Amino acid sequence: MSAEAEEKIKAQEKYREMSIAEFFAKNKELAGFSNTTRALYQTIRELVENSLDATDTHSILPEIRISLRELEAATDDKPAKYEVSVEDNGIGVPPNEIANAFGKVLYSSKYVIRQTRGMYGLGIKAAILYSQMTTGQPVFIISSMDSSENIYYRKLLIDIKKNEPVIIEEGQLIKKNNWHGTKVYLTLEGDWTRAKPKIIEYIKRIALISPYAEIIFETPDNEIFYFPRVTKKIPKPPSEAKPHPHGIDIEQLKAMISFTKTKTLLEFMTEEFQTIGEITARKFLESMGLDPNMNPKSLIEKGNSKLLQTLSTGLRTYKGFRPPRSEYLSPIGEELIEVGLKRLFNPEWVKAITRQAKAYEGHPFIVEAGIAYGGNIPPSEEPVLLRYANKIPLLYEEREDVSYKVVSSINWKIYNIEEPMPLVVLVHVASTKIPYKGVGKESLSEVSELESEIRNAIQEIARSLRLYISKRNSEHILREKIVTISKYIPEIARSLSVLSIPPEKWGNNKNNDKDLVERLIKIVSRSIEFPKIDGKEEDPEKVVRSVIANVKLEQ
Ligand SMILES: Nc1ncnc2c1ncn2[C@@H]1O[C@H](COP(=O)(O)OP(=O)(O)OP(=O)(O)O)[C@@H](O)[C@H]1O
Repeated sequence: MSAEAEEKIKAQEKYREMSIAEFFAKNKELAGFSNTTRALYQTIRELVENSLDATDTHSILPEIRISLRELEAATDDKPAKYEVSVEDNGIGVPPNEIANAFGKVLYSSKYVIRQTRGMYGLGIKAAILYSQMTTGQPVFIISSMDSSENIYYRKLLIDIKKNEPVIIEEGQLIKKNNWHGTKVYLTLEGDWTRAKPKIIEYIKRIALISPYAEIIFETPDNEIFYFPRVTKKIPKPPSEAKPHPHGIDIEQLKAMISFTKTKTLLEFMTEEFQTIGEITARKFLESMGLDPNMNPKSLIEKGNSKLLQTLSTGLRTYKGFRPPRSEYLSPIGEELIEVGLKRLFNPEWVKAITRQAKAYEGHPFIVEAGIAYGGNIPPSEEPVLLRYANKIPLLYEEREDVSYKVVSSINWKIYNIEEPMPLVVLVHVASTKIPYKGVGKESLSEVSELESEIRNAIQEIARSLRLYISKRNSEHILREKIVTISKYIPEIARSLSVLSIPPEKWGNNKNNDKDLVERLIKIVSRSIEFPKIDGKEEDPEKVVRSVIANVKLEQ
């Protein structure tokens, strides 16, 4: 293109750079802040998830206090204004990191290979940007670490053009007790009336999946929702992992090489990746035609791009590496899922399973599922689906989620479940990399490995449910038979008694009646065998006696 043509295009189009803060300020719906209802929900979500990451991920039993106050009521042309505050008893934020953690988009302590709710370094900043754009108010953060003698506070805004925090006020106070944690205050426009059902549902679902947390939510209507801790059992926290070779692209490889302190390719392979021992590393490098003694840094020097490409492709495709390790993951566990489902639905039957770890593109993941049936579950045409990813409840975009695809494709009739069905299906995916469809973190992509694990998990539990329902149905039929037969026992006993004693003793045969009733109860009970349900079996004699007692009452 000639210089003249280039000048002409420049004159037609105005070019400039945009900071990431400005990008998310302009495209707030991408992070889940599309309107006043969603914004209120999303703000609470971001704050609560940060609080949980700061507690259970570090083996602290969470105590979370959420408060939402209306500051200004809505008018015809302006939405209402609210103050949101969330306090936790977590690890706190180091004082020199508070400003960037809360004032710089894409700044995070979670850019490591570890299973955490947060992963983008965006959430709280998106909420602060929304608050700033709708009310102009700064965010107020108070935080203290366990080891600290002080409590630190910062009031800040985000410089949208520079993507930098602007401190309005800062200071520290001497800690008089041993409090540690973080409290954040935000002011924003919102619509509580519309957001209320989703926010309450979200907190309920958080409480379901974290029964070891104590959660208090104070609403603008002065209601208090209190979710006490129901167990002190907390899942083993996730730990940080090295990358698996199958998940590494060429740019990541270059970055790893430039940071490594290792001196040979062999060392680089065994030190910087998970699951690679010396024998595997040697075999792999040999099959790639790469010298194990080569300095890895030389691969990013000019003229070696072919070798770098060979290594990168090999890492992603070599079949001889062991699968990613799952001990870094922190699933919820069958027991806690069952506790949570029981607490929320008081179901007739419940079961959960935690599957073995699997991997996609070098990322380990574990699928857990739970099914609750009957009890307080309102029957409906399709199961109620509760989706979770790294212990976050997902409430929006249900139909776009891989779990919905699986659940809606299951023919529940083959599991003896008729419509309308009182059925809740819970799916939890734990991974060091959740394949979200967007930064709003509301739905999971259709990764085939994930899809088949979800299907297997649900089907496995559904088979147990089928067994339960068929036993329960046959028990119902048996019970009806028992009622039909047992209610005639007193009548039959009376008739038999008349036949078995001489006419002159008629009228004085009460003891004989009783004896015959007892003998008939024994005979009938002996012929009944209840199916065992969940390892428990009913006593037939008790059932027969209760039928007779009811018949007497009716007479
Ligand atoms: N309550 C808190 N306690 C301790 N640290 C916190 C708290 N809230 C935020 N942080 C710190 O601030 C960082 C930035 O939080 P932010 O919500 O922006 O992103 P994230 O949680 O890392 O990722 P995501 O955007 O996926 O939520 C976190 O990584 C964490 O280090």
